[in-house]
Amino acid sequence: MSIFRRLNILSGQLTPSSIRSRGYGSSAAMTFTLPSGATIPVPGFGTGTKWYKPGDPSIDRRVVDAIVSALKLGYRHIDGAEVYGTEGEIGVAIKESGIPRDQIFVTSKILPKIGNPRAALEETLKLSQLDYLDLYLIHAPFVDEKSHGISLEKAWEVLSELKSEGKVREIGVSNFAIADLERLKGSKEKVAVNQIEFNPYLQNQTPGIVEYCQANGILVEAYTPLGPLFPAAKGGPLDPVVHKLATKYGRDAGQIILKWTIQRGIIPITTSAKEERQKSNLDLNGFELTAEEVKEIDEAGSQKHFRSYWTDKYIP
Ligand SMILES: NC(=O)c1ccc[n+]([C@@H]2O[C@H](COP(=O)([O-])OP(=O)(O)OC[C@H]3O[C@@H](n4cnc5c(N)ncnc54)[C@H](O)[C@@H]3O)[C@@H](O)[C@H]2O)c1
Ligand SMILES: OCCc1c[nH]c2ccccc12
Repeated sequence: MSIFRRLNILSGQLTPSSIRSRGYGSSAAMTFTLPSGATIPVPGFGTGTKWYKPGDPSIDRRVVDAIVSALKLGYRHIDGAEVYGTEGEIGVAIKESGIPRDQIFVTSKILPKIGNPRAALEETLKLSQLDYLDLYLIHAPFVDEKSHGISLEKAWEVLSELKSEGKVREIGVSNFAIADLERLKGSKEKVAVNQIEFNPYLQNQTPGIVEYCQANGILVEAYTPLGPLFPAAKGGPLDPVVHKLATKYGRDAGQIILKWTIQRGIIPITTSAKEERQKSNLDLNGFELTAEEVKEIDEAGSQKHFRSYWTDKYIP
């Protein structure tokens, strides 16, 4: 039984679905479906990491070019954040791509301006020349009255209002552990997405988080899904497994790891300025790992720990 079907049976909700359910218009992008019925194109294209420039609204032409290139290749899901300082570039790139707004899924994340979520969203929309976001995430759970002038629960309540007003279509969180998600469990509006660092060498950003999310209808997005390919992580127990599967399927190592992520029911978000990498990271149709191969990656990956964000001392 394919892992996709296994996931459907387990969660009954988080299903990769066929392309074009919302008319994303790209032959490359597939979509996952949220419990609400909304679809999210897969994979996502990130604008953090290399291009991070917090508080700087100037337009970095290299970032615009990278996003335009990604959109032209077929990406339909762009990941931004208040703190990345790339909202302006996302707006310019969407306009320059000529692709209609409703065919692109745009995510932003709130923090540090979470003290006034409404004002933070207005600024993000203005900077990115958009009148709504598809997904708005609380970037991290470290939100409290003392640091931000608002509690996590109150901030979630305001995000829920913004959703009911149609300014954001879906709301979710990022870097949340089970205990953080439990704090929002009684809320009227459910958490749609938890974006976490996830790769074969980091299958538990925090203990049990993926299993908890999938059992509770929360879609997991993976940032830094290609961590095992970073020079600092190379030479580990995953390398021979990925090499074997890359040879078997005639794909590259990145494609094998991204496909594994998707078959685990998780949306990978990658970043690259290089057209060749953008292309290969998007070209994930036309092959499927067997359930045994998915398990082989699970097991080889479990033998090593590699984490890029948040020091272990500061794990949420
Ligand atoms: N929510 C959060 O706290 C958080 C944290 C980090 C990143 N993010 C988001 O996720 C996005 C993706 O994260 P990331 O950039 O760390 O992910 P990633 O796994 O794509 O890593 C990017 C690095 O991998 C390299 N790379 C890309 N494709 C490759 C390939 N095919 N083979 C080998 N190397 C390749 C890139 O050149 C870059 O150096 C970010 O841009 C950002 O939008 C969110
Ligand atoms: O998303 C990238 C990680 C990151 C950089 N700066 C931040 C501030 C708040 C939450 C997450 C981040």
